[in-house]
Parts: sequence; C-alpha cells; structure tokens
Amino acid sequence: MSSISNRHTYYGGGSNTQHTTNMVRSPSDRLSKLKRKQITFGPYYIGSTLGEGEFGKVKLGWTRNPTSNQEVSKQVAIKLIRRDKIVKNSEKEIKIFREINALKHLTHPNIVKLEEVLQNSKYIGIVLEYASGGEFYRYIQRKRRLKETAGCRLFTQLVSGVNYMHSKGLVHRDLKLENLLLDKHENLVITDFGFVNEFLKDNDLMKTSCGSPCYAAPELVISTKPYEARKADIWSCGIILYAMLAGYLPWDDDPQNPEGDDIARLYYFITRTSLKFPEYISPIPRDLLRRLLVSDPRKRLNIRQIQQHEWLRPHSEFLSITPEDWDNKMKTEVALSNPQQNNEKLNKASSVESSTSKYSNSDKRDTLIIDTAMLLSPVPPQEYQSYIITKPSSVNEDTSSSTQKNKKMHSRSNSAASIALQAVVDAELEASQRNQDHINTVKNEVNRNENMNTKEKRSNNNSDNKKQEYINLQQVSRNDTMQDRSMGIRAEFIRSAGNNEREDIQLKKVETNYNGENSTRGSHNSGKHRKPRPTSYHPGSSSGRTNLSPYDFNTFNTNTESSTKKVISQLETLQFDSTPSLIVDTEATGMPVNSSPKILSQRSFSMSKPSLDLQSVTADLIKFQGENDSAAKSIHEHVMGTNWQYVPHSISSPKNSLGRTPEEYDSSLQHPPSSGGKYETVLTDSNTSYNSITQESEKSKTSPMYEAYMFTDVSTQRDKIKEEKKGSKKRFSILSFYSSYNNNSKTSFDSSDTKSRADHSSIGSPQLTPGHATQGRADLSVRDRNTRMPSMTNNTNNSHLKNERIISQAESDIEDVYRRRSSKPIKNDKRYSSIEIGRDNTANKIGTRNKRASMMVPNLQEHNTNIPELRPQREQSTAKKVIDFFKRRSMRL
Ligand SMILES: Nc1ncnc2c1ncn2[C@@H]1O[C@H](COP(=O)(O)OP(=O)(O)OP(=O)(O)O)[C@@H](O)[C@H]1O
Repeated sequence: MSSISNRHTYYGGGSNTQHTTNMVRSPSDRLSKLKRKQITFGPYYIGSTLGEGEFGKVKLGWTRNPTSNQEVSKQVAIKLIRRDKIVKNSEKEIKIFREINALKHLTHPNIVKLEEVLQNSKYIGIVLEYASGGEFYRYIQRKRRLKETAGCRLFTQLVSGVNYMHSKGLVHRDLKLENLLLDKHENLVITDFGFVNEFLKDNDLMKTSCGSPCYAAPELVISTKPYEARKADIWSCGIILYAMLAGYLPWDDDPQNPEGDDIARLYYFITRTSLKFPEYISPIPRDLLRRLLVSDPRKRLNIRQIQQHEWLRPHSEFLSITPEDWDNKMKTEVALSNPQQNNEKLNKASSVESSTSKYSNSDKRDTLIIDTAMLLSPVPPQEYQSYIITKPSSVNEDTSSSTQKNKKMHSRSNSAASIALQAVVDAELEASQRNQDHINTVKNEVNRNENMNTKEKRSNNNSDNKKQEYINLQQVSRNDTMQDRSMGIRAEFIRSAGNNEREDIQLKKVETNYNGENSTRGSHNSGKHRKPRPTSYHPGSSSGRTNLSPYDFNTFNTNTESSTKKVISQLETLQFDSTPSLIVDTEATGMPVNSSPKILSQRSFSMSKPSLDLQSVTADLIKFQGENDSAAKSIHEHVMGTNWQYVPHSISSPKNSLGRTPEEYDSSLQHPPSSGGKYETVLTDSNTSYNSITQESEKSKTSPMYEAYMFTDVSTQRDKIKEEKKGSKKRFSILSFYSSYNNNSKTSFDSSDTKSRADHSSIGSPQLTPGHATQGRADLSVRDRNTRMPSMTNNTNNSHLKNERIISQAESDIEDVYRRRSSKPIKNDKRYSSIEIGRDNTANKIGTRNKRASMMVPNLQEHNTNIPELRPQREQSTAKKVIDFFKRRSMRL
C-alpha cells in the first residue's frame, strides 16, 4: 500500500515531500486538491467520456450552481474536436460546420439541442444537451427488441423529429440506430447531423450518395439518378423501425455475405429479397414497414402518410403538433428562462474579474485564440456550401486590432471568435453583393448584344459567351442564396454567442493521449468507449474509405466517377431539342485545372455537325499551353499513351494522310469558332479521323500552346465496324463526345468480369450491337483501367479495341440517359421487387451489425460489377432511338 501511495504522491522531491503526502489529509484538503485537478472547458467541468465518434471523444460536462458551488446545475455532452487534426476544407471540417449550423436551426424535443460552441487554441467543443439515457441501439440490445407500444412511442418521436427537420428544409441523410440517443425519460433524441443537407424546393433532388449501407435507401446505391433525400430519410426510418421491433436489421441473413461487408452484394440482396418478418411483429406495424421499405421511392410513404398510418393513431395528438408549434413552444420556453439567464449574464458582465477568477492561472493564460486558418478556408465544393464557414476575402485590420483590444475584456460578445466570424460573414455578404453587381453588368451586356444586328457574327458569339457567363453566374448566385441562408444562421450564431459574456474558454487538460482524429475504422473498434462501428464514409472522404476494399479505387478513378455522374446528370437535364452543353468540373475529375484535357465550352458538343458515317475515333489532338504543359503531357500520356507528337501550335499543324490540317477540317465542317481558344471538335475524312480537345490555361494566355497529335488510319477497320453496326450510322457526334469524354476522364463504368475482359483483349473485335453494350462496359475493369489505356493507343488493333469500348460505353450511357428520362419502369427491372412476408429470424444482430453500420455509401452503381443483375437493365432499341433522334435533328439542321 505504502509503495502505491508513494508512487502516487511522488513529485520528484525528497523525503519530506513523501512524508507530507503520506499524511492523512483533511476533507477540505482533499476537496481543494480535487478542485485543483478539475478539468474545465470554458464554463464546464469535464467528466467521463460518454462515447467516441469520428471526431474524437464526447465528454460529460457540467456547470455548478454559482451560489452553492458543489451543486451541479446543468449537464451537457461536449464533443471535443482537436483543431490541429482538422485539415482545412476537408470533409471533416465541412461536417463539423454543417452539424453546428444545422443544429443551430433546429429546436425540437427529439433533436439534440445545441447549447453552444466553444473553442480554445486546441479544441473546438460542441456543447450539446446531455442525453443521459444513452445509446438507443444498446437499449434495444439490452431488451432484445422493443414491445410494440414502446416501439410505437419512440417511432412516433422519430417521425416527429424527422418531420420537423424536413419542414426546415433539412435532411439528415444518416439516420440509423447509432445516431439515436435517449434522454433521461427514455425519449428519443436524434443526433449526429454531420451529413445534414438542405433542399430548397419540394422536389429538390440530391446527388451525393450518403447513408450507412444498412440504412441507405436503394436509390442511393444502385442509381446515379439524383434522389429525393426526404424519401431516403424515410427508408432509414423504416430500417430503424424494423430493428426496434424485430431486434435485428432486415436483409441481414445473406449466407454469402453474412457480415454484409460486401456492399454491392448487400444491395443485390436487398433488392432481390423480399422483406420478411418475425412472427411476433403484428400485422399493423408490418403493414407500415411494408410501405416504408419500398425500393421505389415514389411508392414509399411520405412523412404525412406515415403520420396518418393506423399504427401511429395512439400518438396522433403528438404528431399533430406542427413544426411552427414546436418553434413557438421553444421560443416561449426561451423567453421564460430568459429573466434568470439575463440576470446571471448581467452579474457576470458587471464583474468580469470575478468570473475569470474562478479559473486557475493556467486557464487565464489559455484564453481564446482564434485560429483564423480554420475560418479562412477556401470556398468548398458547391454541394457543401450551405453549412460551412467559407473563406472571407479578408479579415481586416480593425478585426485583428479589436481582437487584441478585446482580449482583456473576456467577453464573448467582443471575442476574437465573434469578430472573426463577423468578418467572415461581412466579407461573404460583400462578395455576394459584388457578384450580384457583376451579374447585372453581364445581363445588361447580354441584352445589348441581343439587340445587335445578326450580321455581326463575332459580336453574337461574344454574346453567346456572355450568356453562358450569365447562366453560370446565375448558378453562382443561386448558391450564394443558399450561402446567405447559411450566413444568416451564422450571423444568428454570432449574435447568440455574443449574449454570453464568458470568454475565458479554456481546456486545462483534456486527455494527454488524444488520438481520435487519426482513428480508422479498425482503431475505432479498439477504443474503450468507441462505438463498435466504422467511421462514416462520405464520397470524397478518405477516412471512411479504408474498409471499402472491393471498391477501393484510386483517387483518379473515384474522381472520374463523380465526373461521369456529373456529365450524365447534366445530360439528363438537357432537352433533346436544344443544344446540349457539357462542362466537366475539373474539381470533380481531380485533374489539374490548367493542364488536364477536358471538355470545356458550351459549344463543345455541337449537334449541328453534318452527319458522318460511323467511324471510330482513333486519334486525338490535345493542345496544351503554358507552364503546365509538361504536367499536361504526362497526364495525356498516361491516359492516351506515348505515341504522340507535341508541336507548338503556332508553328505548324501536322497534316493527316490527305494533307489536311485540323484547321482545314474545322472550317470545312463549319464548326463554330472557338471561344477563347476553347473548343472540342471532331475532324474526319474518308480515311482518317481524329478527335481534338483543346485546353487553354486562363493564367498563361501568352505562353505558347502545344498540340498533341496522333493520326491513325482506320480505313481497314471501318468497313468491318460498319458491317457489325448496320443501321447505326450518323452517331459521330455522340461518339466524339464520348471519345473525348473517355479520353479525358477515363469514364469509369467498370466490371470485374474477367472472362469478358480476356475475350475482348484477345479478340479485339467489337460487337457493336446495343445488346453488347453492357458487355463493353463489363470489359473495363477497375484494376486494369490505369494500365490499359497507354498501351491501347500503340497500335491500330488496340485503338480499335478502345474505340469499340468507347462506342459501347457511349451506347450504354445514352441508354442510361434515355432510361432515366423515361418515367416508365424498365421491363424486368428487378429493383422494384414486390414485398412478401414470412421469414423468421430472431437472432439479435444489431450489435454485430454495428461494426459496419456507419459506413457511408459510395454510389455503387458503377461498382456493382460482380453481380450482373445489378447492372442497369437495358432495352436494346433505346440507343437506336436516341441515335435516330440525333440523326433526324442533324439532318434538319
Ligand atoms: N448529447 C449526447 N449525450 C450523450 N451522449 C452523447 C451525446 N452525443 C454523443 N454522445 C455519445 O458520443 C458518441 C459519439 O457521438 P457522435 O456519434 O455524435 O460523434 P461523431 O463524432 O459525430 O461520430 P460519428 O460521426 O462517427 O457517428 C455517441 O455514440 C454517444 O455515445
């Protein structure tokens, strides 16, 4: 005992120290020692770890009653996030701000309440209402399953919370048992709003697939189509209800995929296997579940229909409380609690010194320091703009000086945080105003140009460009509106933050060995307090991808997939009888902006080209410019192979076998003049075809431009292709698009069908009927995509093989587009399977399921390659229909 005692009390001093420490202490001594050791974060004392998530630990916190210091006045949960682990503009940073901003907006009894957000030099602390009832999935685990009455009450609360957030224009997108907690009265509390997003209109669709695989709606996983996010939330509610009542997750019994780790297979199983119920679930909740877990989101109940379902009738009164009622109720509560709060605040404000003196010296030293780097992050990708603090143009001098000045005040209303945040808001409002002014200027110019004489072609082209700029700006403006809303929230946040005077936000000591941020899914499992489940995955997030082994593509491919989706979704929004426009976002492709070949201008995919015989596109012209051309070349070589000549654009243009230069073709085809040097065109003659893609750097207009050429004679193969593809002529413009698209972004439809791959590479002869399109897609395996492309351009056969793939892919994609545009379900589409009853599986798998429950879903449509049935079904004649349409249109023009 004594040795233990000595060890515990040894401070490096001599025997005296030991002697002193071995003395029996008085209770007050012990109390004061305890007090000294008390860890604080701002006004909160920090206690045990409640749980651990992707961002780190969630600690219990409490404040003490000011009058009797021993009494705990309020308990909170503090999500502590180490600032140095948050990479600027990263997925994590976005998630944090999303969560904060969304929670700031939501006040509902079944949604976790955000108390405040504090930060010091080391941590950001999201202070939340403490849900003392613990994690909901553990609650179910303990009880094995819930009785229907209890389940009904809790599900009603879930529905009420979800309805409330939907009414605010927000969707959770990651609803699952692990994100539900219970309060002390065993009421449900929805938490973890890291993937929350905003929809603007009733029919606003989302494109980013997220949701944990077991809870994610099928449309998120097996379709590239934008989805109705509220319906996806409703699917997740259905899964949660099933788990509550059954004690395990539905579709959890695939013998070939017992752990559900293979997401593609999991979804194959979900879409092919009818929903089955254990016998103890009674018919009425079964009926509700059957209507919730419908693969077709259009047939799935909406929230209003759920509220009206027979099973929830006992709680109809609760469900009749509208979101407005909740808001009013909360306002009233706040108003009622205000007098006391205000008094407290006044007292504190009048005695800043006394309020700070409660804290130790070290607290005082570690006063709030704003890490402006965190706030000065660049504007993130568009889809994230709603809930994040974006880059201000500058934080002005005044701000920093006032930061200095106000340090002494220790008042959060004047704190560096408030000032910096205000600067962010102001700067963004200013930027938004500037943008609006620019829009107006461009708009005026467009109007002026439209009144000009039609003979002035040059001006008209200019006008077109301006129009496009206007459209783009409108787009930006729309985003700004979303941002403004977000800024409104932020401004509100700042205002409310200003109501609290305590600025002395400190964390004396949280954990010496804090490693939350580095955790991967594996390490999550090892932590004592960790939820036994993986890190959430969101497309683009590297952290969560660690266990996606079968689909663990390299960044290039992942990015090109999103590019593919983007282009396809843009295609989908086009009217067939208008000139299509394709703009590939380089951010999405992950290629350097100034060096990557890409499809650039509005005009790049011209429908007005004269119809041409079907020819395979076998040569490419890439122009590079400026300081990045070596990078561009290497990318180009990587994509297209090394058989390219690079020549300065201004000096010469190589001629093809007929002695014609690209420019000659260009003029002979009456291709629209390039706008600012950026255009994409397809040039062809009887023996040679080549595709051109130009890339100009905005930065280096003065630098020489380079072109890369490779001509391939395709005459020997053309006849063969023609024969194989009878009746499918005049699709050149489509092919040109897909060729360049493929060349640029390495379109990522893929399959691991090795047999088909082997067949293709050995035979090299195309099967160009639409029916073989899928096979063409199946040929592009993930693994060999990177290595395949260079070698393919080395000889005609390989070029031909590439073309065949391009064509097949074009056909597939056209069919996809066509199919998506049609509202009719495709014949034999197994995704919309009917639902039956009958399975009985009483195993409680919720606990084991959690290991994989939180992995967010990448859009797996392109990855569902092992399972032929998961590939979209096609009608053979669809491509033909589209091609015929283009043909007709082309002839009309
Ligand atoms: N308000 C709260 N009251 C009580 N416990 C909480 C509260 N918030 C979180 N916890 C506990 O902390 C754990 C992690 O919290 P949370 O899931 O919100 O963190 P996260 O970092 O967002 O994690 P992830 O994104 O991985 O789900 C929860 O599972 C729960 O046990």
